[in-house]
Amino acid sequence: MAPNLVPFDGELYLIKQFYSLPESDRLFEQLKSDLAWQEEAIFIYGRWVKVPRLMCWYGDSDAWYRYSGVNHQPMPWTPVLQAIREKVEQQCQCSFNSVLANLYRDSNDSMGCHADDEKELGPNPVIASLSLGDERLFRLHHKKTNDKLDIVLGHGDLLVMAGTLQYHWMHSVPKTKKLKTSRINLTFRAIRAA
Ligand SMILES: O=C(O)CCC(=O)C(=O)O
Ligand SMILES: [Fe+2]
Repeated sequence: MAPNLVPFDGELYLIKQFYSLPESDRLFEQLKSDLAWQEEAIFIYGRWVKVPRLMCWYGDSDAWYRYSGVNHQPMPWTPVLQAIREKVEQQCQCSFNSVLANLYRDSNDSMGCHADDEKELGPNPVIASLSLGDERLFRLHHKKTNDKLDIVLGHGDLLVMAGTLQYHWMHSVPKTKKLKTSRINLTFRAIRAA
């Protein structure tokens, strides 16, 4: 059993090499070419701004989800996503009805600071996050104490967020000055009717 990486107020587990190197290579190439990657825009401060990464949303047909201020209908599971879902569910001993896929094209792509605390996820959600491709920093900071924690997410690693983590901590994938090639991240979630 992996140790809890946060000192308090939540649970965070890292399973390095959840997929072996050859499996991770194969999954990365398949997901990169097969998924319907889209450029999204969000409306902030009176104008539309491009989200600095590509995204898409897959899941059971009733697993609608609101992100970037827009409601998204899931696309149906592809065979590869379904296979990953089953392995992740077995690891986490819980079920997921949807997955948000993010493609960070290079070091300029990023994810701003947020908590996955939407109502549809319920209290204390388990969110399982698979990383493939180039490694990137995953940065956490505590909403009250300002404690910080940086975790490197590498090719084939699975990060599991659980307990009260989303309630107390925010997370981001910051831009970096280091040269980066592309990275895919899949976050498996259980959405319920809001
Ligand atoms: O790319 C990552 O590792 C984080 C993704 C994330 O936080 C999210 O999709 O909510
Ligand atoms: Fe997140």
